[in-house]
Parts: sequence; C-alpha cells; structure tokens
Amino acid sequence: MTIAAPKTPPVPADPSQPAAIEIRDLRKTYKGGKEALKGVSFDVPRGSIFGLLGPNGAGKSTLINILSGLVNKTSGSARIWGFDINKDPRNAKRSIGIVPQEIMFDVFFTPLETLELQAGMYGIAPEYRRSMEILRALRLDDKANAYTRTLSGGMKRRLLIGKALVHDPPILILDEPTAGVDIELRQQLWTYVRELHAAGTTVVLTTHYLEEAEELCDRIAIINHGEVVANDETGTLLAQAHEKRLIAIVDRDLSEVPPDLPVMKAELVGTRELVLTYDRSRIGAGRLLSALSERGLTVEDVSTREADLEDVFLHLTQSGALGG
Ligand SMILES: Nc1ncnc2c1ncn2[C@@H]1O[C@H](COP(=O)(O)OP(=O)(O)OP(=O)(O)O)[C@@H](O)[C@H]1O
Repeated sequence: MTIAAPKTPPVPADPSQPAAIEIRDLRKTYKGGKEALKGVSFDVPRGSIFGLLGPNGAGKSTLINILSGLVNKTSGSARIWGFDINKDPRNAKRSIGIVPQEIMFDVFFTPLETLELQAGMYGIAPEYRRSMEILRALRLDDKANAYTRTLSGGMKRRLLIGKALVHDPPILILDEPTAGVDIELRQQLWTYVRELHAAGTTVVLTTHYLEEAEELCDRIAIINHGEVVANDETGTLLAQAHEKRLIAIVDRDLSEVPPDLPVMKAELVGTRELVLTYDRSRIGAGRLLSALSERGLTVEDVSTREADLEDVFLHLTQSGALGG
C-alpha cells in the first residue's frame, strides 16, 4: 500500500521525546475496586512494530482505552508522540489511529462517506481529506460507493484501518485485529500493516496469536494482571526460552517418573509417555536418552519441541492457557 505524503500538516513531534508512546507508572482502578493497571511503564520506540501481549483480562484494552481517551487513568502519565494525554489531549489524539476489535459501522453509509465523516470528526477541511487515496491504498476504491453492509468481512476490516488513517497519524494501534479472521485474510492484513510500517508508521498491536507477534513485532511487552512482566526485543525474549521438551514413549508401564533425571521437570502421561522439560543450554537430548537407558528403560518413540514465544509467554504469565 502506498500512502502518499500527508496533505495536512503532520503533527509536529516534540524532539525531546524520542519514544512514539511513553507510559509511566500508569494505574487504573475501576469503580468497584478492580485494579486493572498496577503501575505500568514502557516506551514504544518510534518506527517499531510493537506487540502488546497478555492473557484475557490482563489490562490491554484498559491501556489502549486510556491512550485513546475513552477511559480516565487513576494516576501516572502517558505521552503520545511527545504529547501528554491530559495536558495536550488534542495533539495526543491526532497522533494515533486506533483500529478497534469490534467491527462497527453505520451500514447505511458507503465506505467513501464513512471516511469523509471520520475526517469531519477530526476537523479536517474537505480540501485536505484523502478518502479516495486511502480507499485505493486499501484496495477498496471500487467499493467506494457501495453500501458498507454489502462488503465482505475482510473489506470491512480494511475499512476500519482506513478510518483509523484519515487524520494521517504517525502511530497506528491495532487491537486484536485478526481475532476470528481466517488465515488468508490475516496474511493480507499483515501485508498492509507491513507496508504502512515501511512507509514510516509506528505500529502497536495486541494479539493472542503468539506466532504472529513473533513474526511481525520487533519488540514485545507482555502484561499480566495489570503489570508488565516482560518488555524486550523479540529476539532477546526468544533467547530467554531455554526450555525444550522431549517426549519419550517407553517400552513398559511405569507407575512413577524415574528418579534423579537431569531435567527441570518430568511428567508421566498415562503409563508410558514421559514428558521431560530440560534446559537446552545445559544438556542435549542424547544425554537424556542415555539417562533413561541407564534407568533400564528402552525408548520406543521420541520427539522434541523447541521453545518459542508461547513458552516465554506461559512461563511469564504462568497461566497455562491463553484464554480467548
Ligand atoms: N469498566 C470496567 N469496570 C470494572 N472492571 C473492568 C472494566 N473494564 C475492564 N475491567 C476489568 O479490568 C481487568 C482488565 O480488563 P481489560 O479489558 O483491560 O483486559 P484485556 O487485557 O484487554 O483483556 P481482553 O484480552 O479480554 O480484552 C479485567 O479484570 C476486567 O474485568
């Protein structure tokens, strides 16, 4: 997608603020006492594709809603493109485009009207609007005058991205954009996101699909129970995943795990399947198989699984399930 140079003056960035988004000790306690954010701090570097991960209820939506002005923070601060969300909310809001989780449109408007209305809401004068250009970039120009209700699911998702781009924000936030979306459409959406990023947009996305975050994001923050439990480059996070798993089917029934195996964790599934979790930086699979043989066991079948972002995620959130 080629998004041409903006025809409206870009939001001037404050050069003393190198982060696209700067969040400091952000707290939110809802009425009724639920502490959704318990002092969250992190920076989204300019020009990054930043992943915000966390199990259901971790506080991701609360965070995004605070940034977009839908929810008031209890304390702490947030700056978007250098603008404090409370002291300079207008510029802070102009600096982000948010693609929400839910598809919500007035179905009686056409895509072109939808973008024009959105531009009007941002106070962009008609001569500065670039609705058709955005529709072309999202390959929706041939649907410009169709009823939105006649668009396919994928087209509606693209139109949502278009709505978030009308004011030419330097930062785009996508909240679970591929939840419930089929694989082909997901790939298409990520192609658009990559193109936008290549054109200079900082991208923040929340996703439950860890392999997606692994593939797309250069930096990832994981939140759990309202706290940041990891915030690092994706490669560094993955390097932390030392755990590897070896699954061995042995030749006879066991009533318990063989003693003193050189592993971090050993589990017996049924009577013959041993699941051994080990530190791959300290020991190899061959040594583990020898250890089983030394304990009088013959292995009939064996497989191993590499650690990935899911391991890091599960380890850090200790939830055992991603939920949703
Ligand atoms: N308006 C509200 N009033 C009270 N509690 C709320 C409100 N909104 C969210 N919560 C609670 O705050 C916590 C964080 O919710 P939040 O929606 O931010 O999580 P999330 O990480 O976005 O989850 P999901 O992935 O399900 O969207 C949850 O325990 C939730 O029940």
